[in-house]
Amino acid sequence: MTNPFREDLVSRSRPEPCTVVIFGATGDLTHRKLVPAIYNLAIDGELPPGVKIVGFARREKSDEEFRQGLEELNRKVSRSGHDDAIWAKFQESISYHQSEFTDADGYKRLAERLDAIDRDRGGKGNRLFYVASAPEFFDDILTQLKGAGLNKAKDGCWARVIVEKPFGTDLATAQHLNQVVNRTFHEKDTYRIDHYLGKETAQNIMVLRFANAIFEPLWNSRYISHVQVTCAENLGMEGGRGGYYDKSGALRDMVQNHLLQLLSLITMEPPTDLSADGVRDEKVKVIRSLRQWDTPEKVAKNVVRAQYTAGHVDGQPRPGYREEDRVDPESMTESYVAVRLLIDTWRWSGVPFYIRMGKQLPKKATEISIHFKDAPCVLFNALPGGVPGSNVLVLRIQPDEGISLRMVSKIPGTSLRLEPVKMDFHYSTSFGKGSPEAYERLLLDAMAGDATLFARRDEVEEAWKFIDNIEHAWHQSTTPPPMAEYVAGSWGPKEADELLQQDGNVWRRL
Ligand SMILES: NC(=O)C1=CN([C@@H]2O[C@H](COP(=O)(O)OP(=O)(O)OC[C@H]3O[C@@H](n4cnc5c(N)ncnc54)[C@H](OP(=O)(O)O)[C@@H]3O)[C@@H](O)[C@H]2O)C=CC1
Ligand SMILES: O=C1O[C@H](COP(=O)(O)O)[C@@H](O)[C@H](O)[C@H]1O
Repeated sequence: MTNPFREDLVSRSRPEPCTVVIFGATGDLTHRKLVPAIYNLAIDGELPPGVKIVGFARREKSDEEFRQGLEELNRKVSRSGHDDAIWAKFQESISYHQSEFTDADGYKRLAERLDAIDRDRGGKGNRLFYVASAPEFFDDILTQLKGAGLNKAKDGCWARVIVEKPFGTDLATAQHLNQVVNRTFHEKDTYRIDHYLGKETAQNIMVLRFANAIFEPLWNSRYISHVQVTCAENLGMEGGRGGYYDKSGALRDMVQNHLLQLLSLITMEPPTDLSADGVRDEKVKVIRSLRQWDTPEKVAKNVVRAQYTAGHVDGQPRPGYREEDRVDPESMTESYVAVRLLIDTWRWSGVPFYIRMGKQLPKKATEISIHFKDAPCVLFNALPGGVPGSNVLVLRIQPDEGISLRMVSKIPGTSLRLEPVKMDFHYSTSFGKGSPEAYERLLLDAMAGDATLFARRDEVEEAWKFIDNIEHAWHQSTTPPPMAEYVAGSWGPKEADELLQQDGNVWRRL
């Protein structure tokens, strides 16, 4: 007998033809990520036939000028290179729509333009609206879409919206935005993007945990000593990012979304099925179970914030954070954060989780390491040096995506000496090809109506509750925990090392 649920999964995962309307289409995200992602899907034969792209932005541009700008960037960043012949065909699907985000007439004209595109398709058309603007415009864009009747699907087709990050700047703004989104689009048609969920290794976390019998029995406080999530970046405020970043900081920019999402995949209970809500129901439970750091004392004990001072990264001199373009010279925004978290569930009781994220660190790398407890080493304790370390399972999210397991082995020879060794799996060598960009997978999922890799309303709000407590202690308490410093090009402040020392742990060297 066929399983109706499986059939649903199979049919749901088929992306459908649509028109993608990008709000903020002359911006960096569209040029560096979104259009190259769609181009690469086309090259790989993954894009459904008849997909059209309409770029919506303020400045005057002809279709031709818009396409030229996109082509220029695609040449530089496309994962599989740029092919003139393929681009020539691909660009025919791209057009430009000039309008202010707040201009109702611009949306009326957009509706007419989309109807015309649909007429060429035989009268019907799905629409995927991608809100890739600065967050202060999210509200206007969604409201104007509704005003023009574009939020409603017609004739058995669908109208979906992808909303970029940051999804709010705190719980109150996220709740407001959720209200606006849900006033205009149905929750099932809303896709809150978190591009980390589209990364290959992030998707593999569930497979690793639930498709391999050997890991799940060990995946709990009985066997795991602690878990580290590191996201290191070797860039600072290049590309004029200082203005945005100085209002955000590492905690809100990366931890609230990407890193808590990774943590929830690592720690959630097995979902009962692979449906979007099945998975998201389990992820949100973890975020809801985070112990709250809700006083300045708890924040001081469990969170470290820091700013970089001038130094060198990759041999190049870098300014201090407060000297960066568009950053307040007296800024109290953190470019580095390390958080110690506890998850109050049966499975994770007493296991510390550490998340660290920093700009201007020595290299770009994101990884999750699961540190297992020591084996009872009565047999080898008497050896010089004892047993060198415990088992560590490392999930490399980027670069060089893969998984490694650190084990202890006997050094070949006549005497008994032990040394750690590594079993290492690399995606590129095992599967013979690189991973698609996160945006490729996520755009395809939205075209297929699969929201599993997008954040749900309650997940976003629960994450903000945890973050708001820390932000409150930093910026509104009378006894704010201090701002530490680290030299650009170093691995962060000494206070972050002390955070782990309180549990007898050390950061893994990347
Ligand atoms: N860039 C990235 O790598 C990432 C970006 N994001 C998010 O994506 C979003 C967009 O970022 P990014 O592309 O870098 O931003 P940019 O500043 O590069 O682009 C902003 C876009 O918005 C348009 N715009 C601004 N004001 C108006 C207006 N009043 N009416 C119509 N159009 C307007 C601009 O059009 P015009 O040029 O015509 O003025 C431009 O197309 C942000 O929310 C950001 O946080 C998320 C992850 C990564
Ligand atoms: O969302 C963001 O992500 C980038 C890092 O993304 P990655 O895919 O290159 O790891 C980060 O630099 C940026 O500050 C943040 O807004």
